Amino acid sequence: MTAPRIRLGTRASPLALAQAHMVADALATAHGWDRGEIALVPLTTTGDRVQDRALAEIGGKALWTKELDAALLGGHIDAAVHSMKDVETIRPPEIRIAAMLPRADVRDRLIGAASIETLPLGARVGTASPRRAAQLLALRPDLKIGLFRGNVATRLRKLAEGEADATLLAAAGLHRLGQDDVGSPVPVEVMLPAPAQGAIGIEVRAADSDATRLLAAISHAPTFDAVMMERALLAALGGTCRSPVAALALPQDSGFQMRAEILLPDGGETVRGEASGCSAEDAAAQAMALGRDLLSRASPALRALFEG
Ligand SMILES: NCc1[nH]cc(CCC(=O)O)c1CC(=O)O
Repeated sequence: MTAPRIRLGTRASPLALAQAHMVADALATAHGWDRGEIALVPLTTTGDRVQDRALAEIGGKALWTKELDAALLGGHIDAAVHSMKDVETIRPPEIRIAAMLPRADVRDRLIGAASIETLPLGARVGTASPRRAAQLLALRPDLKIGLFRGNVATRLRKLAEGEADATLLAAAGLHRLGQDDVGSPVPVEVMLPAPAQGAIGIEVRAADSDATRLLAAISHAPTFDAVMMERALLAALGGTCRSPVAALALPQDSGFQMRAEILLPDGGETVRGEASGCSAEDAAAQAMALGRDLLSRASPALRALFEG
């Protein structure tokens, strides 16, 4: 048994494993390795174990990264694969985001009705996402939001069992699980996605130049830049996982156009903004400006969600 070329840490959910396999395939192709030379190391995270409460209530996104961070820093794995949407904006200084795969469909898909408009009056929609709940209620104040947790298969099962009339899931996750035919995509003009939705990222130890180099070979620069801009906006807003925020950077001319919105959880207020001519070089400054612009137009109650 020879040592693997690289050990990739991943969560153990079916979606996380599918994503880790995509990263392993990309590495094998880029470096001419045999796929068997890459070790996948599945780890169970706190977020995977806690199923009965809204994640927002029990302490945020570190739930998904803590165990992988520890394995990375402890030298048990060389790289960690994440849905970038689940990676908190402030990371330990010893860890760096080394690569992102080309972004998938960024949209949400509605399952249980053809569109948000055609949901029956008072329909029950299951979601654990404060963003999706707020956006739904802004469009359809009559809807009833119920807490819906668990992995993609669990949520589809709960829906089939009638726990809700409809739910929303990321198109990217459904696609990676071979479920492209489930539900209908919601246009980004109707529902702006979460920052970093649809992007798979790989983190390494900042001091590990070998892993950094190996991962750089599979990184998709436009995805990397767009997602870093969306993360900069989230950081500039100072939001937590309780604050409903949507953001999307789209390639435009030689740079990016960034759209963002913040909402009251009950959908009673939405503030939208947009910045064009954004570039990776001054993403931080542009994100700050857009964040300030949104907050300056928000009510005191909405602004208060971002001062914690
Ligand atoms: N919060 C869970 C999560 N994290 C990433 C994805 C989907 C994949 C992606 O957005 O890249 C999902 C499921 C969902 O929102 O439907």
